[in-house]
Amino acid sequence: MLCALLLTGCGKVDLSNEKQTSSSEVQIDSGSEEIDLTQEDVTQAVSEETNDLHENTTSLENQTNDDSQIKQETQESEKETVAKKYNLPEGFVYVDDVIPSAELEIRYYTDYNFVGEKIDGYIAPLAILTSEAANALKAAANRLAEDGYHIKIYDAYRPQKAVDCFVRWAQTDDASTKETFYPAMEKSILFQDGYISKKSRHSRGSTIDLTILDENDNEIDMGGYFDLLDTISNYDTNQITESQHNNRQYLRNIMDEAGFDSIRTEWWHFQLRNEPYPDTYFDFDIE
Ligand SMILES: C[C@@H](N)C(=O)N[C@H](C)C(=O)O
Ligand SMILES: [Zn+2]
Repeated sequence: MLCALLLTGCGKVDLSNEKQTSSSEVQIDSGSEEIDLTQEDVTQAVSEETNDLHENTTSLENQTNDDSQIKQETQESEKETVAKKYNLPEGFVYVDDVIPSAELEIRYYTDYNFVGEKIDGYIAPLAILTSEAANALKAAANRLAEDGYHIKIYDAYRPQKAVDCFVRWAQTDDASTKETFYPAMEKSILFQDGYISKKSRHSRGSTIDLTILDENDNEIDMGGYFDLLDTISNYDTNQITESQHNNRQYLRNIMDEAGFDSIRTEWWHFQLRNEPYPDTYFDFDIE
């Protein structure tokens, strides 16, 4: 990030100075030679200056292209280089090590989630799963790739301390995220109706929240977004179009074939049927 800012910032400052110097040179040169110049001289001088300016503009355009390329490369290398501690319990893996095409948008690492704050235990924006779940997910990702799609992961293994954080949040009066994430529900109902669990399958390491992206990284239209805790996110809702229903069903079928069950309430949530740790709620940090 720091690298991108420096490069972009330095490039822009240098370039605008260069352009200003060129324009002021035209005025000074013309002014200082005024008495001796013929019309031809002036025409030639203006023409040369115009060429210089054209060259500078071209150089600016090239530089701008270089800048955006550097920015893009920096973003890509940032994506690849989120530092991983590789201190996972045996049997756990980083999902992007198994599925390099997977995009990660780990919402509980950010404050863009229903709590409105970064959640306990999310030290890095990474997705961790048991190797069984990651391998099953890889099969699903391979199947999606046949149709030109790849996956975007919002959450995977979730430490118990993160779930405890959700529970504490539900006991407060804070409603700052209500409009976005649970517009039609009271907090207490979210647990009662199965939208959030006090003991989550995510903490057992074989459950994932995800959606599908096309080749341009656009999300497939599922008729609602991740963690919209509302009946519209239920499979049996009548508040979405047929095509949105079909998209949810398409993802569900592929995940089902790969060994994952879905839940009625949330189209983005999938849990491995034969999970290796059905009775263990892990609490190690995501880092
Ligand atoms: C909160 C939501 N993303 C989720 O994962 N809900 C399920 C039911 C859970 O808490 O396990
Ligand atoms: Zn989930």
